[in-house]
Amino acid sequence: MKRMNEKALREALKLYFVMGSANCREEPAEVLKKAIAGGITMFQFREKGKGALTGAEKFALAEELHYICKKAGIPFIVDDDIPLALALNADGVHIGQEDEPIERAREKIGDRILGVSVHRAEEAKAAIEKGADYFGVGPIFPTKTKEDARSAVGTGLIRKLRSEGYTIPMVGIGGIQPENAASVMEAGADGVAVISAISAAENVVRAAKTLKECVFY
Ligand SMILES: Nc1nc(C(F)(F)F)ncc1COP(=O)(O)OP(=O)(O)O
Ligand SMILES: [Mg+2]
Repeated sequence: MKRMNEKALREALKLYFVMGSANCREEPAEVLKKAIAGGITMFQFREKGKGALTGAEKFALAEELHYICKKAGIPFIVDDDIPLALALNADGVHIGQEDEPIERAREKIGDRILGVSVHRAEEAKAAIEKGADYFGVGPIFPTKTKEDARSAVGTGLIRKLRSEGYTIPMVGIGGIQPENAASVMEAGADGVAVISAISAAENVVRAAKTLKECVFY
């Protein structure tokens, strides 16, 4: 698999939907189809938190959501679980600072997309040297979705990384809603990553569409 070129990755990161079964009010497959209809540009399967599926059930859901993304031509990323990503031949993985070391992850996934969480500027240089393709920077705003989230960093960290000359594709994550999404883009992000703003919405299609308007301006 060829590494996705940077321009295509920046485009794909515009509206990055992150979801697991615990984040949904209805069947995850239905939520994903609606989010795609609303214009998401990339998807991350993040099966975590209370009641998260494991084993064969987790694999079956991942397979179902991967198929939906493939049919729609949307990149499918797996959070944390590299063996699952390889078993599905996913388009990439996302890892945090406490997950598998970045260089190990890069060795295992070859040219697939490798996203890395960045909470502090000090983490940025090493992440790039070890093979990151994009940064998930956050949490930008306070979030209830990620139970062990660190304190919110605001849009200042994205601005700081850009001012220090980092040009790597970056997406902000954490508490992003239509009201604050534009500020994340103005700080220099290539896109926004959201969980509950889409997955927990009354009208998933409309929620995705509204956020999409905030990131294309
Ligand atoms: N899953 C994520 N996705 C992104 C994205 F790039 F999509 F913005 N950024 C950050 C995270 C957080 O990743 P991590 O630190 O491993 O915590 P968790 O495994 O609980 O998600
Ligand atoms: Mg993780």
